[in-house]
Amino acid sequence: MDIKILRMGHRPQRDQRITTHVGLVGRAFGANGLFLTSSDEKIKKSIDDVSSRFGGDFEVKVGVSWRSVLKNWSGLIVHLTMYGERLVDKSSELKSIDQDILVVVGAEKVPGRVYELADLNISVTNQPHSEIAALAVLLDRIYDGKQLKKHFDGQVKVVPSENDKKVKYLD
Ligand SMILES: C[S@@+](CC[C@H](N)C(=O)[O-])C[C@H]1O[C@@H](n2cnc3c(N)ncnc32)[C@H](O)[C@@H]1O
Repeated sequence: MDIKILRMGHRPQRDQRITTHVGLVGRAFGANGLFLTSSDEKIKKSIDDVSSRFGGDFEVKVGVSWRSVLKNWSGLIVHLTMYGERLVDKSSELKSIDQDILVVVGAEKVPGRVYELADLNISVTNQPHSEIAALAVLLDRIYDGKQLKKHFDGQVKVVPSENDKKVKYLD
């Protein structure tokens, strides 16, 4: 199952760090790609740099049209919004999905059309918070925690340690 993220409304002056973290959290929590509606190459470079050292197959595409990504997506579309149906009520449905999933997250106001094109509009609580937190919790629910053991075949490997920083550099 492929899970990709569509990040909408990125403002290059304001959202650099948050959008980078949307990609990094998506990658670490089991997604395998990010579509970014802005042409911000710096975001792609930062995330690609992490992938090239730590491994995995996370692909970043910038400058995409959200309409065409949504229209051409052949799996399920899950839009994260504080106005959506509660994640707690949809968890078992999400766990049993066996098709590719596109997760849509916004920055500024998301166009109403996205709510219509999404198969599911999901809220992680109905309180306003962050696309990074909402994405992490959603991925955790979809994978039921299994993504936390995902293997990344990178050159840099952190060795879990009780009280030290251990890193292996592979050839
Ligand atoms: C700054 S927030 C904007 C909040 C916006 N009013 C909304 O529709 O959720 C940016 C993004 O964070 C995500 N987000 C914020 N709070 C959320 C929540 N409680 N549940 C799910 N997603 C949330 C949404 O993807 C939203 O587009």
